[in-house]
Amino acid sequence: MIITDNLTKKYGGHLALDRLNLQVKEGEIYCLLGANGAGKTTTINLLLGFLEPSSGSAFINQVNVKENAQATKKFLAYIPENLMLYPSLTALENLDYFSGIAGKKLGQDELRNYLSEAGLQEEAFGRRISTYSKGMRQKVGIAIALAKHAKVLLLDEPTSGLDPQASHEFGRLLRQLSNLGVATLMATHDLFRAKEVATKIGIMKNGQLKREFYANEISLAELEETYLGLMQPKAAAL
Ligand SMILES: Nc1ncnc2c1ncn2[C@@H]1O[C@H](COP(=O)(O)OP(=O)(O)OP(=O)(O)O)[C@@H](O)[C@H]1O
Repeated sequence: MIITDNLTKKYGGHLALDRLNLQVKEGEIYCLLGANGAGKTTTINLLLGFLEPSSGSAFINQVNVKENAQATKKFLAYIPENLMLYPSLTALENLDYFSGIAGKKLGQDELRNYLSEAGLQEEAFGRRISTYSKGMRQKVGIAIALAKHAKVLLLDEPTSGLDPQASHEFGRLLRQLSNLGVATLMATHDLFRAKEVATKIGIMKNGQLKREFYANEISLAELEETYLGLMQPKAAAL
């Protein structure tokens, strides 16, 4: 479970995140939308413990990230826009390495099973990551999350640059993880994918969460209308 409690971040005098309160429960997929500079990446970096909050708190499975970032790591998997894997190692070797860091020593069959579950074609398992497409690398990221038995998944624009089919496939994998009880927070610009994959959607502007709804309570057209309406300069004071 992910909780932020009045989470606030200032960079110098600039208020990048302003008293954010959100909750992502077990099995929920929360998509965070917002224009460039809205505060999405700042939120994720605070949850990862990469940044310290100016005030307020972030919790991963009841653990306060600021107080014990290290303890939250065992629950967490993180897939950024460009996942850092070792390019000269194969998918099997990368998965072996990253699950080893997470304290799981897995046999070859287990490694292969996780890569299969993540939707990677078997012919690719032994190929170097440097030969992979972005969609394939993201699948290795999902395999790492699966192998780690992550309880919380943080994603920062993971589908940007993926073709529609790869993006759809990625969404399917996220739902699979959510069925396993993983709490997922995904920052994205993709309204369509958010509507397709999310259980809950939040729209941020200027560091504030302006709207929040359950994805099944709003149509894609309504979501787009609400989003565009909020992005109008006159809506800044909302
Ligand atoms: N290290 C930093 N130093 C100063 N200001 C920063 C820093 N990182 C982010 N900001 C500012 O904080 C605000 C929020 O940025 P953030 O990257 O969280 O937005 P975002 O919603 O993720 O945007 P994008 O969609 O472009 O990724 C922006 O105004 C940005 O310029």
